[in-house]
Amino acid sequence: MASFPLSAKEEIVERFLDAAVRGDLPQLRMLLTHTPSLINQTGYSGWTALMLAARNGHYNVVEALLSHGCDKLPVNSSSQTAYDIAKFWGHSHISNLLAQTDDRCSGVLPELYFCRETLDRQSDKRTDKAWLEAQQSDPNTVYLLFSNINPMVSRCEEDKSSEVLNKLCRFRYDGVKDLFQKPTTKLIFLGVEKMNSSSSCSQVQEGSWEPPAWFAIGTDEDATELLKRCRGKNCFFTTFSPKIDLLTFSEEEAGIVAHARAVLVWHNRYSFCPICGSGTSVEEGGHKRRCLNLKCRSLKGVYNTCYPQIDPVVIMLVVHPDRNQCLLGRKKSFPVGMFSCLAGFIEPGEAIEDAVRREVEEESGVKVGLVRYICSQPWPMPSNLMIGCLAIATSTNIKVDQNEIEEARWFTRQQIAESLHRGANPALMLPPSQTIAHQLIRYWICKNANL
Ligand SMILES: NC(=O)C1=CN([C@@H]2O[C@H](COP(=O)(O)OP(=O)(O)OC[C@H]3O[C@@H](n4cnc5c(N)ncnc54)[C@H](O)[C@@H]3O)[C@@H](O)[C@H]2O)C=CC1
Ligand SMILES: [Mg+2]
Ligand SMILES: [Mg+2]
Ligand SMILES: [Mg+2]
Ligand SMILES: [Zn+2]
Repeated sequence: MASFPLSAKEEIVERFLDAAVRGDLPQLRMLLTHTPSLINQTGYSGWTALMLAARNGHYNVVEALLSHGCDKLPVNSSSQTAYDIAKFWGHSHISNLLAQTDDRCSGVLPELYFCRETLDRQSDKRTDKAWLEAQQSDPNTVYLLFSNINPMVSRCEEDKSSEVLNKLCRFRYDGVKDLFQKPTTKLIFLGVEKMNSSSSCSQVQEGSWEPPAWFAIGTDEDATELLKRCRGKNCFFTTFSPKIDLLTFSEEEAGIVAHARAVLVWHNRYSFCPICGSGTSVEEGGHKRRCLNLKCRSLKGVYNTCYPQIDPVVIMLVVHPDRNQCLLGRKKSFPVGMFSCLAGFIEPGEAIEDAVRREVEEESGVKVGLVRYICSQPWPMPSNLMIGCLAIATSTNIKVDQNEIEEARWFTRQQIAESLHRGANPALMLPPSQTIAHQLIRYWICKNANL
């Protein structure tokens, strides 16, 4: 059989992979120093250096590759990650290392977007009227301005490479106090800053330091008028269309937006008492509405109509009975090529597991057996709580409900891993990393095929 001479590039990849097979750390390091792009290169059957080192039990090589930022997600032609390979060949010290260095592979998900509790909510203070009033006029108090439910933000100009594009505009009392006079203005107490290393030590020791309180102001004032308050800063209101705008805050600010927006949406929807239709007054730092009709039933006992409402939604990655494929669907409104986890609102009187089984069968015709809860995420579009699960299918035929989704398909671990690894791929685009759907998919792909 004729053999073709290798190109210079192929030759260097061969030498690099060979060093990983032999556990030749000095050679591997030398090649990486000269050609850093070698790190994730693949050779025969899609094996990376990490897989080869994991296969041959070379702990120090695996360690070195990881410290150089090697990607652990690629799979070989048998759909195995380096973790799967190490586990299969009994190199438990290596599979443990691969699991340790990535929380997503150890069964613990990273903190999800919208989940950071940046402020201490101090819910007990909501009923302390005097304290709340004192905080309102305090010069250190921070105010965030919302035009209805859309926060005023400025564009981050400093770091163009960063994914953080929007920053919440912060105001002091003097900049917003005129808005308090309007009866339609909603003032929401969001909490106080958590004490951290940046809090002034001497003041904390003296007991004179009070962590600043944060409020959200929801107003129906004309947005153009409101923007004049920014005095030339590049501020604007996000319109949330397309919704992706909401996904461009820092982790710290995303959690605050999730809280404020859900409460403001509730105020917009529940201006009148849902029991008797009378007007309501706002109480408890914007977290309660009380009916003004003294005879109203909502004033007796606990009425949840008086408190902010959230909608629980199940979102699930359905795994094929062979454990090597997963079911994803696309709505008509998705960008071309994008598929995501199936999801649906929980119905009254329904357990999470039953909602998962019902929604999957309704939307795709696939039947589900075992359901396991994985993680949750507040999703302020406008006030959902996403409850993320893995679900094991007991049937595989797909019959899509065209009213809800356009298409549903089984995807192999390899297809998913490639999409995660290579990023935007016209054949399969996954939802962005800020979504729980993305994290559920990533969680599954990182796990061994034997769930
Ligand atoms: N963060 C993420 O990764 C994802 C979030 N989602 C969110 O999950 C939500 C629910 O997913 P869908 O597939 O749309 O749900 P779904 O499959 O239950 O279908 C929605 C339809 O059900 C009806 N419906 C039933 N109960 C409802 C309720 N309590 N509120 C509103 N409509 C109700 C409406 O006709 C609505 O059009 C969406 O609003 C979406 O924002 C969905 C997928 C991914
Ligand atoms: Mg549905
Ligand atoms: Mg649905
Ligand atoms: Mg539904
Ligand atoms: Zn009432």
